[in-house]
Amino acid sequence: MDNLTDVKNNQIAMVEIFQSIEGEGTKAGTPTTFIRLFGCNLRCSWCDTKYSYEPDKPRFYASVEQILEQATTYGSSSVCLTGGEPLLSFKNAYALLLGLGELDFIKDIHIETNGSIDLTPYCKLRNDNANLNQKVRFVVDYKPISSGQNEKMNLNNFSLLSNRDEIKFVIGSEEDFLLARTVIEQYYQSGQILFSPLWGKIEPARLVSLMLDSKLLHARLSLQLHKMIWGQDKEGV
Ligand SMILES: Nc1nc2[nH]cc(C(=O)O)c2c(=O)[nH]1
Ligand code: SF4
Ligand SMILES: [Mg+2]
Repeated sequence: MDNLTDVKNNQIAMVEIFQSIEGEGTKAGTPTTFIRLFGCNLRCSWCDTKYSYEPDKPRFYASVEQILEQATTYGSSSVCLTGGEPLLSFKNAYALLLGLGELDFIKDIHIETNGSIDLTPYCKLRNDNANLNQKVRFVVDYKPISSGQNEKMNLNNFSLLSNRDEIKFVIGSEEDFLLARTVIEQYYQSGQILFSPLWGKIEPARLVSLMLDSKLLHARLSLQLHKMIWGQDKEGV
């Protein structure tokens, strides 16, 4: 049984739906509706959304129709599916993506996934569905050594990504950066590479030096704008 869905009512376990500007990645600064699903299969040491999985509880349950209604009220053409890990339940993600794909005003659906989930069925869905083909972009995290979850990374995903997708290396230390560089050399094929400094763990200036010294000139720095604007711990922004 899919424990993130209330089977009787087909309700999805949720944390929050809010509108803000995208804080990270290639679309940073763009007004975006955030849909944060409850549940995560990883436990990163420095996780900033611990309220999005057990032992916390879902804040509410919502049907796909209710989520689409809220996204329509906000009206942003950009939607971020996040968590927790938004692709834990294929059934839920499938229903939600199909619904979002059908809303004409939505042009960009980016999925913040934690790097451990096999993206094969989701890439197939994107290939097979005309709406989703236009709209869906994966933003795949690579969790480094400092997360304690590095061995859970699914390296096969690198072969599935396209130029529209993003691969975000979260960096907390020089050791994390050196591993990221090796992984890029060995597995990278397509997609915008992002380096994101962990708040309070590594100075952005140090990360920029590492990037430039390594001649990773196709990679981009991604700062978490929402933390700069609203602080480290504020939810719903
Ligand atoms: N503004 C803003 N941008 C974000 N980009 C990714 C986020 C996330 O929590 O996945 C996030 C978030 O929580 N807020
Ligand atoms: S994958 Fe994301 S939500 Fe899950 S524990 Fe790691 S940082 Fe937190
Ligand atoms: Mg966040």
